[in-house]
Amino acid sequence: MEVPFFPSLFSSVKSLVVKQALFPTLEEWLVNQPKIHEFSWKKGKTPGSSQRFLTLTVLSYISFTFILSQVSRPSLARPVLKSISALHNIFLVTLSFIMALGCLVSIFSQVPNFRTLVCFPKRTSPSGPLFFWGYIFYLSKILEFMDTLLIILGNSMKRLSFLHVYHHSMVVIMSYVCVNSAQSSFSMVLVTNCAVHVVMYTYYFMCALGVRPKWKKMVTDCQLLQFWASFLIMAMLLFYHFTGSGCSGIFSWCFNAAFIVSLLFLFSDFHAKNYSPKVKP
Ligand SMILES: CC(C)(COP(=O)(O)OP(=O)(O)OC[C@H]1O[C@@H](n2cnc3c(N)ncnc32)[C@H](O)[C@@H]1OP(=O)(O)O)[C@@H](O)C(=O)NCCC(=O)NCCSC(=O)CC(=O)O
Repeated sequence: MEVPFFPSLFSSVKSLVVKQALFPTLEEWLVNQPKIHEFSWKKGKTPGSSQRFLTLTVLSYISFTFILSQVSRPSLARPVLKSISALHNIFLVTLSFIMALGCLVSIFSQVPNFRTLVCFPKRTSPSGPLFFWGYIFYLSKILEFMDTLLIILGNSMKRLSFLHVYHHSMVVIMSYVCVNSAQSSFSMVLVTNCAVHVVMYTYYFMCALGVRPKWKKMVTDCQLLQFWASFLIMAMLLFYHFTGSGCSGIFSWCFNAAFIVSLLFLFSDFHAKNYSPKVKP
């Protein structure tokens, strides 16, 4: 059985994209490089892939955040802090763009049809270009801890919210689980999240340069939209899982779904508090 509309849309877009003059060059750089093409996630061997590393990383993040928020901190001169912020943000804009592009090109190059995009066959092993970009995505979530340090060093303790710390700690665990369990449809989530992060880190970059973009609400709207899109993906995944021979990483998807529900709740609350007509922007 097939879901309506999306499989034919995927085939049409794929045949259009692969015909573009730039596609072979992008494929050469972002898919066929030996390090990318021959990537294989080996739990405990690939750097950062052990459970001990994950546990220590997340616990260190939470402990340092708690300790640094309690003690008196050295105050960085505002121009220094803003310069570090600007560099960090522009780096993440670029990295998010490359990850989104790399994963998209890998999808069009390697994934034969829409069903496989949504539902990896059972016993898929986390290797090849899609999982290479998944691995880089996981490592980038550790780099995003720097956001918290910037908030602390900027003494904007009001912005060190539960949402912020919860999101940053959980998202590392979720992306680890995605790669480790060869979770179906993670590549779609990766592309949407990286696209949203290009917008979000551009927003923060402009803030660091002293320009307050008028489109802050649009950033939050994009974030909410990606969570709703995840439910659509999840519905299709469940459809394929129960009408076919099962999808890889279905149990980790349940874990992921609970995380997305919690984010949807927290971001809706953030939206209501920041943009309701009674609140001054
Ligand atoms: C519009 C948002 C992206 C950000 O809302 P905020 O309320 O944090 O935004 P703000 O206007 O107060 O932020 C501007 C201030 O942030 C400083 N700033 C600059 N770079 C930063 C960085 N990389 N991380 C955190 N803060 C940073 C600026 O210099 C400026 O400081 P100054 O004020 O001193 O000039 C929103 O939608 C949102 O996500 N809110 C939740 C809070 C959060 O932590 N979000 C990020 C991770 S969640 C995420 O990433 C979800 C996802 O996966 O999509």
